[in-house]
Amino acid sequence: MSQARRTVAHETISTGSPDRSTKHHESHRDEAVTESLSVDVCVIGAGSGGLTVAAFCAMLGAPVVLIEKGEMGGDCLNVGCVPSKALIAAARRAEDIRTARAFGIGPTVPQIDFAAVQAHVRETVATIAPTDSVARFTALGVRVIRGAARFTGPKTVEVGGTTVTARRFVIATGSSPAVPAIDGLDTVPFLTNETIFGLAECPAHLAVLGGGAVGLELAQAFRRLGAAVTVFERDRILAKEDAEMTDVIRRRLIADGVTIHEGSEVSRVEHDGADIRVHAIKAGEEGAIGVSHVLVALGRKANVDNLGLEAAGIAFTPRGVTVDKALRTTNKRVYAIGDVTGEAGFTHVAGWQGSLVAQNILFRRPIRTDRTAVPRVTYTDPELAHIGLSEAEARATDPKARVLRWPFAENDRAVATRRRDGHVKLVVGHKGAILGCSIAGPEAGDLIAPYAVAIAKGMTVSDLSGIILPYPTLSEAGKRAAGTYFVSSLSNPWIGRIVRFLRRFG
Ligand SMILES: Cc1cc2nc3c(=O)[nH]c(=O)nc-3n(C[C@H](O)[C@H](O)[C@H](O)COP(=O)(O)OP(=O)(O)OC[C@H]3O[C@@H](n4cnc5c(N)ncnc54)[C@H](O)[C@@H]3O)c2cc1C
Ligand SMILES: NC(=O)c1ccc[n+]([C@@H]2O[C@H](COP(=O)([O-])OP(=O)(O)OC[C@H]3O[C@@H](n4cnc5c(N)ncnc54)[C@H](O)[C@@H]3O)[C@@H](O)[C@H]2O)c1
Repeated sequence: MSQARRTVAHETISTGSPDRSTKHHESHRDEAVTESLSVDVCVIGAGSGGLTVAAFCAMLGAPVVLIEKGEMGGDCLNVGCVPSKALIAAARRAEDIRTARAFGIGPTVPQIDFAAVQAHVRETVATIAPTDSVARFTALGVRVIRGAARFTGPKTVEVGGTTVTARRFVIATGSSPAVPAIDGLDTVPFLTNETIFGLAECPAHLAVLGGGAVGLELAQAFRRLGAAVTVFERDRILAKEDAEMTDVIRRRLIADGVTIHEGSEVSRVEHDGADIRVHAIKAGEEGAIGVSHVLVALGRKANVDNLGLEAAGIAFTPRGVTVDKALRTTNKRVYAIGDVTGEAGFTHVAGWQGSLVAQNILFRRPIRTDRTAVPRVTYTDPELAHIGLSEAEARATDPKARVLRWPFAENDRAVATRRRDGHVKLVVGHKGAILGCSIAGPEAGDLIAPYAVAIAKGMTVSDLSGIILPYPTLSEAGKRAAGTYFVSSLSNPWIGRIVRFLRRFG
């Protein structure tokens, strides 16, 4: 059925009030009605990155159009961070029940109602959704347009019947699950992060293809919720992380009953009656297992298709939109941020880049995208958090860099709560500057926060070991690690001589 289109005479939007931003001067020509808007900033994609730019600019009075073709909030809210963390929280409850006997509490067999678990996941998303909603952004003064945006020229974007001209554009279209050309994969009903949170029943046996953050977080959660789980990873799990820290995570996953095949490349997938057969090659030999469900967690693909990037002179590769250090594309009035650049991979990075771009647009503030102080966390249990330089990276520039560790097994709070796995690892320059920190252990994602401050502010081990922390807390483990820096100094004979000398003076 052909739809009547509206034609609206060209209008320059001014914001500050939602009413003004949506006022049009309409002129009808035939049945077709189109709309032309001229604004300061046009943002494509209402995920973590795009919402940050739009909110920032609107709150400072700049006229903004925000275009979203799917759900407001993007991947993080709808099919990423939020539902995965809600599922992980439910799985953690189940595990707490299983391990309650050690605290003198039982019974210890959790009754898992998977439909109710998924209802909890949906409720979590629904509770957070108003923050990212059209209503909230409209109230902020943003003109939100629902539909797929496409560049039609260097300074115009079209969405539905609307043409948007802007002083600056921000591409924040995110990424989608990558589905590599694995033989037979297209013949079986595989899951991705876009579909797994809609499952009505817990899989009997879930094969997880890929041992990155998506794969491992969901592998452990589904195992704890009752599924048999097998992970296939062609490299080692969490290959971008320090192997010493990853060992802690691997041990717990295996103890939970997750089967992990590392160095194992998935080569073929096929139907096997009601089941699916996953073939993988390890050290030149092919093996196969039958499973009920397959989750593809093999990385991400930047959302660059059908954006009309060529029409706007914006260079891109299969990895994503090409940007310089100031997040500008090859069209200088267009920025790209977040997952679409092929580099971000985290909500807080997309948001951080969004605020940098907004400040650059509004105040011409130069953009510095040094990622040294960007933390990352994998929300397995125990969690794995990292910020700054790894041991290897630090040693490459400072051969005298030192590594300081403290195990949670020697932290009183961890002992009391029976969460003793893991340790803090500090990487310290030869003059004591904090260069990096990795934590594998309970609440590692929260514990990494002071190291973000320490690295951003150039703090040293003396600064860290001098602070007073409440007892008994997990945070003391990091302070104890910092304190080990001075142990060798304390055994130095000169220190003893100085102490004896000072004692003479009463
Ligand atoms: C399972 C999973 C768990 C995750 N967990 C975490 C976590 O715990 N912590 C963390 O920091 N990160 C996590 N991430 C990563 C995080 O979700 C992403 O880094 C983040 O969402 C990227 O934000 P973005 O704004 O770049 O893109 P997105 O959030 O993907 O938003 C892009 C938006 O653009 C829209 N769009 C695309 N094309 C067009 C178009 N042509 N016109 C209009 N709109 C368009 C899309 O519909 C989408 O809404 C997770 C990812 C996954 C898959
Ligand atoms: N906690 C978080 O912050 C969080 C959580 C989930 C996802 N994310 C982000 O989402 C993005 C995607 O994560 P992901 O886990 O899908 O991707 P990833 O790239 O981290 O991991 C994919 C893994 O699949 C493996 N692989 C590829 N082909 C294979 C094959 N044929 N057989 C076996 N293994 C194969 C790769 O070696 C790799 O380790 C990342 O950028 C991540 O940062 C972040």
